[in-house]
Amino acid sequence: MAEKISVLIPEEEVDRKIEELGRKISADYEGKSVHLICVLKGSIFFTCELAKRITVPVTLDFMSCSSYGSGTKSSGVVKIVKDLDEPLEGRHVIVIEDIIDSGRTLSYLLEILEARKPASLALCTLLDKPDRRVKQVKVDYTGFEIEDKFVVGYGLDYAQRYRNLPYVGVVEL
Ligand SMILES: O=P(O)(O)OC[C@H]1O[C@H](OP(=O)(O)OP(=O)(O)O)[C@H](O)[C@@H]1O
Ligand code: HPA
Ligand SMILES: [Mg+2]
Repeated sequence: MAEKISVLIPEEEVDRKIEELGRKISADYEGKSVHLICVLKGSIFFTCELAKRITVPVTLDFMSCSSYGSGTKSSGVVKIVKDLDEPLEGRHVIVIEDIIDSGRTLSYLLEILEARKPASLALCTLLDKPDRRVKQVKVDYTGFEIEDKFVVGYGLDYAQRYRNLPYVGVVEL
């Protein structure tokens, strides 16, 4: 069944914000290299677009975590489905997320990654939904703060659909 999707953040606004984040990160890491961790599947589109806007040397790795299954509520249990290919020791790592909602995924992930002794560890998210936080996480770069609505598009899914929408939309459930 197709849900009704309304536009929350139009494509041009998302593009502009990603450009701005890319400029900020490039300035903050001047003279260094950054190692971007894309948290699959949701952050795939954001990671690709952001990486293109960063002007310092970039390397990429991928990790897959899952807690939402096919619904709109977190199961509360975060699973690592695929781990990173490379060690983090001595690297300037930036974890890239599409959204921080309850904060469970990120707080779990950051603890695991911190133990791998990166030179630095930062967090960049396209969307932040602070009203739903149950685990506090310190976010270094945020695209947009949004209200408590289930969003899709730009990598975000509802039952695995709508990830490819070029804008951020709200599902009318
Ligand atoms: O702050 P939280 O409440 O933990 O929610 C945020 C996480 O949930 C989503 O991933 P999901 O587990 O649905 O996997 P997906 O990226 O493959 O869709 C999203 O991409 C974030 O990683
Ligand atoms: O609002 C959301 N939409 C899609 N996936 C999500 N995972 C956490 N929050 C969301
Ligand atoms: Mg999801």
